[in-house]
Amino acid sequence: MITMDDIVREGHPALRKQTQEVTVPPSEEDQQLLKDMLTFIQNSQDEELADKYQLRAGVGLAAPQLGVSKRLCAVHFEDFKGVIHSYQLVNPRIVSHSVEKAYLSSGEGCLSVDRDVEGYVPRYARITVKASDMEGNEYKLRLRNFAAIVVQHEIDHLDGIMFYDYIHPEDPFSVPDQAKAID
Ligand SMILES: O=CN(O)CCNC(=O)c1cccc(Cl)c1Cl
Ligand code: NI
Repeated sequence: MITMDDIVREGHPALRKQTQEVTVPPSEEDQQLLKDMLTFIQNSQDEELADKYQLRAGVGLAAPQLGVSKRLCAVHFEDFKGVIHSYQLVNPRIVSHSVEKAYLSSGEGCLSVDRDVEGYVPRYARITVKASDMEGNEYKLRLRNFAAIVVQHEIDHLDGIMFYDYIHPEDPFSVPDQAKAID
């Protein structure tokens, strides 16, 4: 099982590398990696398992965070309406997005960043993602609100981008006009 020991931290080159697409349908190895990544996220949200294995809670994980430069990421969380959002994304790409921006008023965090970096992270409010599933079928995902923010955080990892790259250096809590706060 994946634990915090498997997660690379700032300074590791994999976090700043552009990932390569994987062949579709994904190999057994890539499918297993995605399954393990989703399991880690779920475990990190389980109080008992998180405590037992000292896991830091997360709602997503990208392969570069395991030192693996492959275009794979997983997201899992339950929203305030009780809807479970669970995605295992193979070769995801944002194919369109809103002009409108959005940000989490609580900022963002990253398992590969062992420090609190405060400030607003302006992202697209709505995105359309093209990805393949485990069987190699291509599909489109239209996301908004928290799901859109998290998937952008993960896809950024696949392009070597960290969340704090977007925080305004002089005024971390400044936001582009018309950006809306989420949560
Ligand atoms: O890349 C994934 N991680 O680093 C997992 C830890 N971070 C989070 O769960 C997290 C927390 C707040 C906002 C966002 Cl957007 C995310 Cl993603
Ligand atoms: Ni992260």
